[in-house]
Amino acid sequence: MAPFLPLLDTHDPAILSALSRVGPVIRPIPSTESELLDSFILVDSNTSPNNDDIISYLDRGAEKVILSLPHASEVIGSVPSDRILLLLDVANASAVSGKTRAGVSGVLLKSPSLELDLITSVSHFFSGSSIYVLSTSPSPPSSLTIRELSSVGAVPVLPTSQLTLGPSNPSQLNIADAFLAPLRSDRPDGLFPTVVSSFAQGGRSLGLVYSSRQSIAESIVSGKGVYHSRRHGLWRKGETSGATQDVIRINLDCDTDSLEFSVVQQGAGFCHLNRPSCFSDLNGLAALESTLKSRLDTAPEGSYTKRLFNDPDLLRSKVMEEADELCAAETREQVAFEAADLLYFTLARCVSAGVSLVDIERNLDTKARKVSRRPGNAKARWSSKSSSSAEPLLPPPAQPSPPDPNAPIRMRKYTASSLSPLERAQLLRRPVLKFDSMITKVKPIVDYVRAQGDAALLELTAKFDKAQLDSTVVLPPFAPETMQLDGAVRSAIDVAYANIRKFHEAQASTDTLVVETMPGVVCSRFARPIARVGLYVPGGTAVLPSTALMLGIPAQVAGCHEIVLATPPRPNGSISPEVMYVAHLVGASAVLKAGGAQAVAALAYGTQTVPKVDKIFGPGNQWVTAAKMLVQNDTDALVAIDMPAGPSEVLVIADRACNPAHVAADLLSQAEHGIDSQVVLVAVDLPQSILSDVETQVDVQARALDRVDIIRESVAKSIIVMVDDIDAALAFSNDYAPEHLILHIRNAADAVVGVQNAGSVFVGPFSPERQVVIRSLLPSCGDYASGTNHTLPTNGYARQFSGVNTLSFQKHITAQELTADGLKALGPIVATLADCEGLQAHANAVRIRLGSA
Ligand SMILES: NC(=O)c1ccc[n+]([C@@H]2O[C@H](COP(=O)([O-])OP(=O)(O)OC[C@H]3O[C@@H](n4cnc5c(N)ncnc54)[C@H](O)[C@@H]3O)[C@@H](O)[C@H]2O)c1
Ligand SMILES: N[C@H](CO)Cc1c[nH]c[nH+]1
Repeated sequence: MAPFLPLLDTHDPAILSALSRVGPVIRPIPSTESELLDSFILVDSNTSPNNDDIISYLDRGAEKVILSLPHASEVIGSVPSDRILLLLDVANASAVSGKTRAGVSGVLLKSPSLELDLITSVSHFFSGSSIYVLSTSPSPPSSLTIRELSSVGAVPVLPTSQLTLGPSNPSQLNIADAFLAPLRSDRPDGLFPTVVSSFAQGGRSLGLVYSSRQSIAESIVSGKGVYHSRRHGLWRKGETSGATQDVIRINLDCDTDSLEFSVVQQGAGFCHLNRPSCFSDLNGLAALESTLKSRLDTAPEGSYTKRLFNDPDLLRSKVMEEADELCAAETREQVAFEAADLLYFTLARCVSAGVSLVDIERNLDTKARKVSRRPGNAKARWSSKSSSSAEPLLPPPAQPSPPDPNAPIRMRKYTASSLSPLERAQLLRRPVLKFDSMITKVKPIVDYVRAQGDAALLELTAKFDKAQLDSTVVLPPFAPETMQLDGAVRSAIDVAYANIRKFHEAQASTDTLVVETMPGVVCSRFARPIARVGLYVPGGTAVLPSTALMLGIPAQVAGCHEIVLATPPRPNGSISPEVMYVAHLVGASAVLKAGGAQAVAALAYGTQTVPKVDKIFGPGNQWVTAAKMLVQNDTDALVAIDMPAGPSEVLVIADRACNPAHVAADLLSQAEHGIDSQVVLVAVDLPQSILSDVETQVDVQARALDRVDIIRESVAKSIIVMVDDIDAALAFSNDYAPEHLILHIRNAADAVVGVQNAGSVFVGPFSPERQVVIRSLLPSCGDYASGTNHTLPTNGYARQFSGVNTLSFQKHITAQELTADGLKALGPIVATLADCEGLQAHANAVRIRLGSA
């Protein structure tokens, strides 16, 4: 509580400004609609506002209204008691009824004398309430009287006409003297411990200092932070460094022996080490606001933040999108994640409009003081009741809500013959976000990395992978402690390496192709490695050293000069030792600790430390895949990609010969990759009993897996399609063009001839009847160690792309050599064709050599 309460009866701006630093003020009825925070409104019997006016003062932020008895009787019951003080002549105090006393939080007593006994006895009548006393004498009370009043819990009300910034005199009391009157130091040196807090940053502590009566008095008058140094005496903060402070409020603690200075710090910061606070660096909203404010002034053209500030439509869309995603979030983590995104864009909106956190907090405080309540219903355009008839205002949530954990883990079932062409086409589409929408999401990230380089990579890695890094690139030789592995894992990697290398060496184009197309005309073709390649090894939900092998080995076999392996770091900033070991085996020239779209952008454009590459390889989630597709279309990046290898998928064709447990296991092996994976079972004339067994196995096996939460979501997006025969099954599969195709059917090898589109085919399950293995190639073997590559086209791109292979890392150059006789024979033909196309220079280049130009 402030030591005294000023009553505005004069309007000297210097006095008003000093008073604003020490507490609220009592104002007469306001004539304008201004905000009334830090005010008590005095409604005496000479004025006659109606009840609505009184409520409106409180709605506008006034702390309390001070009402004469008739006014108070009118509003008691409809206004909270803690917002009303009763205005009384001390002589009438004992006439106040118990009901009225219970309906107010205290009294302001007008009294001809501030005699302690009188005030004490009246305060007993109002026990438990706040007591303010206003002397009707023309002279102010002395400091001693203020201290005595304070000792009995009463606060003097001092008309501003009785206050001065100059020395106290019989008719005016110095404001600092009034403020200091009840203060008591419990220290031998008479100083007051003082917490300095930041007004602009939600009251966070900046440091601890000491104040003397002299320093406090100077601060109140000057409005600057002035303290007492125990070594040097009076300390005007920032006098030499320039890091001055504007004092917003000086608060006394509850037992009047220490203080809080709420300040706005100028310059480098409060701490002598040029940090904002002596205790810790900024974080949370305060840090975000400070970053956004500095970006508003300094963000480079092309950066994402600059775009946000310059493009109100983009900012508006982001605020609405994030609000929508927050509403769709379900788990605590999702809600926190989406709320953080929404706050980011909301603050960007505020900063661009010149609105600060302080403005927002003031507004919140004012709203918290409102006593009249609105019903709080949503406007019609936002309310779900009306949304069915209204135009959809927001895009649908990015992902459907996670399925109920207690519901069976089950795929949706369709009968192919009863599907309309449109329904069939819809089933062939993957449950990934639309390309346009993904591109809109990744483009800001890609642009940001392109413009800001390493700084953006570090920021985005902290944001998306929760890893605080100092640098993003690790160069060879890799420290042995970063590659420490369990012996069995190392041996398994070594065997996989050998098999994959063997198969990929066999694919390499090493010989020069030479063909003499006509006498004296020799054409040739030879391969060269792509010089600089970037390998993306996913790491969001699983560490994938197998993918590092699948990408690194063909790059090594092809002889690429520079191999940059990118993968998201773990939250502690490290890369898994398995991936580091593979990076070492394949001779990586750098490991980039970054994932997602930001890693792809760094590989495409290069940064201060990340080498730019010529081709980017590797699978990844939708962010990675969309970023790859985006950069390959940018001629500035001059970068190619292997293919769109997105969320893993499998299509299993199963007939009565299948083993339901094997079918389920194979489906789940790809469903566990990520929530956007999809698995498909094409059931060929499968009896209900076998189908039910497969469904039961999917549910039972899934629940036993660690990644059941991921599987629950991916299986919910997965389908069973029932067909009559193997031809219909292959037709559906060829249209779907799966990444993995598994044939759990009788005579599986014979069906392979009908496969037109697939990344990789796995032929031949165990036949339950004959228990004969026709050819058993589990997809898991292909995923890890048989030798084939597991980086395969997804999302239907198996129609036109092959999986990654050694040739993906090579390019072919053709050459031709003509003898004189060869030119004599071929030249006239070329000249004729060039003439026919009207390209005279082409013809001349031949004729000049034939001597007939
Ligand atoms: N087709 C293939 O050959 C093949 C092979 C292996 C893995 N995969 C697939 O690779 C994918 C791996 O996905 P993952 O997520 O585990 O790892 P990932 O490395 O592909 O993605 C993780 C990164 O995604 C980014 N990200 C995630 N959420 C984001 C958001 N909301 N905003 C911006 N960026 C965000 C982050 O930067 C994070 O580092 C799976 O879908 C899996 O099926 C495919
Ligand atoms: N199934 C993935 C290809 O879509 C590859 C992989 C990595 N680890 C296990 N499997």
